[in-house]
Parts: sequence; C-alpha cells; structure tokens
Amino acid sequence: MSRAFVEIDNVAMRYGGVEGTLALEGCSMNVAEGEFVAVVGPSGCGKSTLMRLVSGLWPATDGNVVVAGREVDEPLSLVGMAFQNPTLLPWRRILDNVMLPLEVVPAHRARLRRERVAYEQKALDLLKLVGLEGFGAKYPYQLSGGMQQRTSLCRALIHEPPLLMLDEPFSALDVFTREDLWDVLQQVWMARKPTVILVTHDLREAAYLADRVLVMSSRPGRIIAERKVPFPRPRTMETTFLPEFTALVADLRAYIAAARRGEEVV
Ligand SMILES: Nc1ncnc2c1ncn2[C@@H]1O[C@H](COP(=O)(O)OP(=O)(O)OP(=O)(O)O)[C@@H](O)[C@H]1O
Repeated sequence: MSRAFVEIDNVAMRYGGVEGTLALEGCSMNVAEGEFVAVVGPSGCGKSTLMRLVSGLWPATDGNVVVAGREVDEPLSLVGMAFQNPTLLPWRRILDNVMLPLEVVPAHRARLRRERVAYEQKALDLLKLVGLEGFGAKYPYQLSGGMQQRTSLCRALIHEPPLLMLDEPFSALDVFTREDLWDVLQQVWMARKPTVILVTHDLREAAYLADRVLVMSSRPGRIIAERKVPFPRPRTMETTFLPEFTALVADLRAYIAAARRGEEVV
C-alpha cells in the first residue's frame, strides 16, 4: 500500500437542482493503492451516491474526486463494478454478460478478437469459482436473483480492473452463499491486490473483508469514523468467532446507531 489511489475531497452531491436532495456534504476519504476499504452507514446516507461519483457515473455538485491521479469527469474504464441490482443484459447469455467489459474497455477489445478462446475460458473459470459452472449458456431470466448477482461479480472481475467498486454485491444471497463469496473475493484480492471499495449493510462482511471500515453519517453523508481491521489474512469463519472480531462489529454497530440518532461519533 502506498499513495492514495482514490481521493475524495470535500465532496457534495445534490440530486435534482438547488431544491433537490442533498445526498453528500463535506465528504472526504482516501483509499490507498491495493487497499480494501468497506463503507458502512445508515440506510439512505449516500453510500451508493459516493460509489457513482467515484465510478464517474455522476458528476459531484462540489468538491473533487481523483482516481489514479486524474480528476474523474467521465465513467472510468479502470473500474470493475458490481452493484446491488445486477443489471445484466437480458438478451445476452450469462457467459456473454460476463465478457461484456472485454468488449467495452478499449485495451481489451483487440486482444479479445485474437484470444477469444482464452478469455472465454477465463470467464468460465470465474463462473465456476462463484458456483455457476454449467450456467454460461443460460439467459439471465433463467437464473435466480442471487445467481444473477454472482454473475455480476464475475463481470466486475473479468478484465482484472485495478479498482473494484462493489455496492452490496452479496445482498440478495443467503448467508451460506454469501460467506462462500466472501472467500472468493478474499482470494481474488489476495492474488491481485486491486483497490476495493465495498459498500455493505453487513458489518460482519465489512470486518471480514476490509483493511479499514469507514462509517458514514446520516444524510447528507460524510465519513465520521474509521476502524482499522487488524486480523491477518486469509480470514476464515474462525476469525468471526474471535472476541476481537465480535467487539469490532459491536463498535461499528454502535457508531451507526449514533449516526442514525444524529449524534457525533468520536
Ligand atoms: N437518482 C436520484 N435522484 C434523486 N435522489 C436520489 C437519487 N439517487 C439517490 N437519491 C437520494 O439520495 C439519498 C442517498 O441515496 P443513496 O442511494 O446514495 O443512499 P444509500 O446509503 O446507498 O442507501 P441504502 O443504504 O438504502 O442503499 C437518498 O435520500 C435518495 O433518495
């Protein structure tokens, strides 16, 4: 970990003009290159908004967002995204949905033409990793919501982006599948060390996966607390039974409860 890869400086975001909803205000945070950061906070505090600004999907109303040393003013190509709503293209098979970033990101397009078979194998390997072996030829409507969410995780990973933006990527999954996918993500992070920003409501998930957990205030959202996560990797289910893990989750829960009441967090 070294220089900041993502720099968010005093950002505000208001939807719908001057009378609209102020989602973020005075929001600042840095994420180092190769760091795994989780963002937690009360419902509606602006977490998804923050993700959209960093990914370049929306411009900030005020303040600066810099990624890899460049002001973000258009959708980023170095990012892999998996959001709450998987938004798969219904007319494309699962394998073709996973391969979509390779067709969209210019650096991969030419290589895809030359090395289609190798890329397809990589997509199939990813599908296998998330438990979707044999589903590559299906269409999204033939898969459950959770399976579509897993597909969207594969799509976020296929082009090995240096920045992963994950907005509740596991929220539609049952607890066992979710915990399996924590390990998949942990494995991917340990192997490649992408910079990751994960938004989640699941405080165990944040503590299991992240190097650092940032807590947001109620809307308008800003970062009001941070906790480093000290547990060595690979973390396992045993880690989650440690008293220190339980204490960390309890602290995060208390921060969010205070934020919901509008209290300052120390
Ligand atoms: N496209 C939009 N147009 C207008 N208002 C919006 C839009 N998107 C979000 N908002 C508003 O901005 C605020 C923050 O929303 P956002 O989705 O970023 O919160 P969140 O923390 O991700 O919520 P949750 O935890 O419930 O997923 C909310 O009041 C929401 O209604």
